[in-house]
Amino acid sequence: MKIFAIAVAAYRKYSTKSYCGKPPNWIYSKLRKKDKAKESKQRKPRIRWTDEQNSILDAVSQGRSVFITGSAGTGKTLLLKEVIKQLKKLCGPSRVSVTAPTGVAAWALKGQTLHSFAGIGVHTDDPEEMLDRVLSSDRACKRWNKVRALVIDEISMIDGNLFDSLEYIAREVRGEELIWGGIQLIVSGDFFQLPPVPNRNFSQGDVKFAFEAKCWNGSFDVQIELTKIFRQSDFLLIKLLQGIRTGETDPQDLEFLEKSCVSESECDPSVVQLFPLNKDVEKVNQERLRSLKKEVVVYTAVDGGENSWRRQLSQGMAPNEVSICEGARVMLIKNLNTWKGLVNGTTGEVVGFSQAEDYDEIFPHPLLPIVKFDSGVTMVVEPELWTLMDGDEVVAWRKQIPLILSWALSIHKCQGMTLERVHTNLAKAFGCGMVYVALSRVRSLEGLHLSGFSRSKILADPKVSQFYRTFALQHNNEDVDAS
Ligand SMILES: Nc1ncnc2c1ncn2[C@@H]1O[C@H](COP(=O)(O)OP(=O)(O)OP(=O)(O)O)[C@@H](O)[C@H]1O
Repeated sequence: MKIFAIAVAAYRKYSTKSYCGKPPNWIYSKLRKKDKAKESKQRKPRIRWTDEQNSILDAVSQGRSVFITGSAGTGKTLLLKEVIKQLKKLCGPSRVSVTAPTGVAAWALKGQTLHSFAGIGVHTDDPEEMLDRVLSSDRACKRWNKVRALVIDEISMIDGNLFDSLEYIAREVRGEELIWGGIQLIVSGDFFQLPPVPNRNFSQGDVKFAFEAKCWNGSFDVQIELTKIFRQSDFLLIKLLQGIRTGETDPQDLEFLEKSCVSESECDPSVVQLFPLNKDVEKVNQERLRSLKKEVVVYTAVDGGENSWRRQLSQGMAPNEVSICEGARVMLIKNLNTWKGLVNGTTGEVVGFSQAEDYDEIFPHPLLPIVKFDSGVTMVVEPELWTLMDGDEVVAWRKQIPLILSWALSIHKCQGMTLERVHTNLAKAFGCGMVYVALSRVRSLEGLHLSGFSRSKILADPKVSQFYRTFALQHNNEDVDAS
């Protein structure tokens, strides 16, 4: 009887879907041990950095502020991961803050959104108002005062006025006149990709890019463009994508691209479909799920940590709910085993469910999905942990099955991903950079299927084109050591 009572109490304690406040330390140590054990089983392939990539690593290790740019697939994100490792060794993990404008991009680097780091609340056009909000939060002030190196990825999506305001806030909070209050700044992104989302509260007309900020040039000691493209190796595809990136396409290349267009009915159902709008993504995924007419298993995320941070968890890669059934097309949203190619973006099909062998105290779901990945590997997918860090402190976490339905994805969500095969429907593409982001995900033309494409959808912002023309004159071939 006593054993039964203990079992019921344990079930009640651990079957809750949410943990308020700071979770007890044993949860973290247990989760970390599990994750470490998993990581140590994986052998990571060695990366040979190019001279350009090495020059960035050198500049960072010398304490310089660096802007890293380059076309899609030049290794900006991979390099940033190494930069972050290096910075954490140099400055100490708690003094390095890793940020990005969206939850998805931030999760990719195990960072946080720029807004949550900055503690500015709702973005307004008044830097004083945002400064007041920061000054009224002890925690935000502590973050600004503690940080020695600030990493910002996907800079193309950050508004120029916000960039200036943050620089001002950094100086004011730190009481330091040096630009950015003396913080080492590492910024990365490609301005030809997705632009800032206009803020309906105050944006009128044109978006303002970060490179238009008053403090932009003074913010960096070194600005480098990576030129070697790794994602694609086919010369024709690289040439085509470069043309689309800058809006200066060769008509012959476009004819070739148009030949890749397929009608909706010809589309291979196993290929990931990319759409400009979320509602189309949702519609396709739900329709396909229903059409399988199988019993749907629902996984609800288990969250923990401080309330003020938990809101951000749902902006990340792991959804609140994952609904799947046998036959569902799914995509991994976390690296499980780099060596076996089971990385973020890998697709496959749910072939069944197995009884969970070990009782998971935090995620007590009895069934785990069995996925056959397109590479041929079949495995039982276990729940994974995502943590939200403030410096080196875990402030919130989410446990969830690392899968999403992948018959369809949004183009915004896939910025940064490498996908083997894609069918992109560009009929509703809008704004600059969208066609480029969608098409540059694939490694080869064989992996690309296109519908709803028209040449008028290829748009590059003239301000961005001008920025890169000037950039090439000022910074390319710049001697990093001389700056
Ligand atoms: N030095 C390198 N050696 C081998 N592969 C590399 C190297 N650098 C990057 N890559 C590979 O190139 C691919 C693209 O890298 P990554 O996603 O970092 O590019 P990116 O510039 O961030 O692209 P995007 O702008 O689309 O987000 C990845 O598969 C990555 O592993």
